[in-house]
Amino acid sequence: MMKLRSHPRNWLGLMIGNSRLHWGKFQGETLVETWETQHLNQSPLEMGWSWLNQISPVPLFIASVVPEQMQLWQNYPKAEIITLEQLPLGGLYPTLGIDRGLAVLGAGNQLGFPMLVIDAGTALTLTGVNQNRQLIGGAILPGLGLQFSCVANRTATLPQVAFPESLPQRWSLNTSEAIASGIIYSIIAGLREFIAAWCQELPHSKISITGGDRIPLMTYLNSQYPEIAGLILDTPEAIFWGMSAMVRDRNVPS
Ligand SMILES: Nc1ncnc2c1ncn2[C@@H]1O[C@H](COP(=O)(O)OP(=O)(O)O)[C@@H](O)[C@H]1O
Ligand SMILES: CC(C)(COP(=O)(O)O)[C@@H](O)C(=O)NCCC(=O)O
Ligand SMILES: [K+]
Repeated sequence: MMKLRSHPRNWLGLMIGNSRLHWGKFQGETLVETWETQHLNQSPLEMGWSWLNQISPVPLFIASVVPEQMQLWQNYPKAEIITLEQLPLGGLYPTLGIDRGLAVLGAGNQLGFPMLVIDAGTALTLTGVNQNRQLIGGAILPGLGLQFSCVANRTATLPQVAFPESLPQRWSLNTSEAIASGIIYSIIAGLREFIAAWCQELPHSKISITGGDRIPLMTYLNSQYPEIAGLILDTPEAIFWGMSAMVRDRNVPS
């Protein structure tokens, strides 16, 4: 096997997350466009998506943290799977989510290592890598959306609450705001604590955020802890930057 050091001319990246599918359209190394679609309930070929290959036979590179969704792409032509084994970071453990690995690789490549990535997706994750590209570790908790739906789904009377547009009052006198307060103040205080601990060990680290809930989360952090929020770089495309690096350096039979 040899390592290619170039991108296909046109290609698609697909990150299968727990809430939805994340797509990136590339021309060589340039990310041209990103968009989201829902999970599939049958294989793309059963859905009549063979046109995707006939009209535009572009290579598709897939990374997934949802095995059932990955399964549906098994027989899709021109699809290649991006796995953790190929990820050029040290100290990985075998069950690390590939989305976390790609995000920290991508953000680190783009902005520099050490890197701590916060992914505000279905789950809220922190993933930290040092200057030698070694995984130091991270943490996983239920994401913002998941925490809101969990309290509504697992209690008799608590309602489903939409994310407030701004930081709610901490001390609330109604149920909806009390739920929002409890979840939001706990998450941002937790993040502040994790970030402080990380920066104590790696004071020169970059910190970046990605994921579907990053904008409301940054709004809350900005209101309560502006000095912490000011350290965090917005990197919605971090996973695609990581994919791009892996696609460039992919192995091909020599
Ligand atoms: N159209 C949407 N569908 C699903 N989640 C969405 C949508 N728009 C925003 N979100 C938010 O994005 C969060 C999921 O983040 P995302 O990064 O898409 O997750 P994953 O990578 O796990 O699929 C949800 O908690 C939700 O609040
Ligand atoms: C933690 C995750 C569920 C996050 O997935 P997401 O919310 O982005 O869909 C995913 O990265 C995963 O399945 N990880 C495996 C466990 C680990 O990273 O240690
Ligand atoms: K994610």
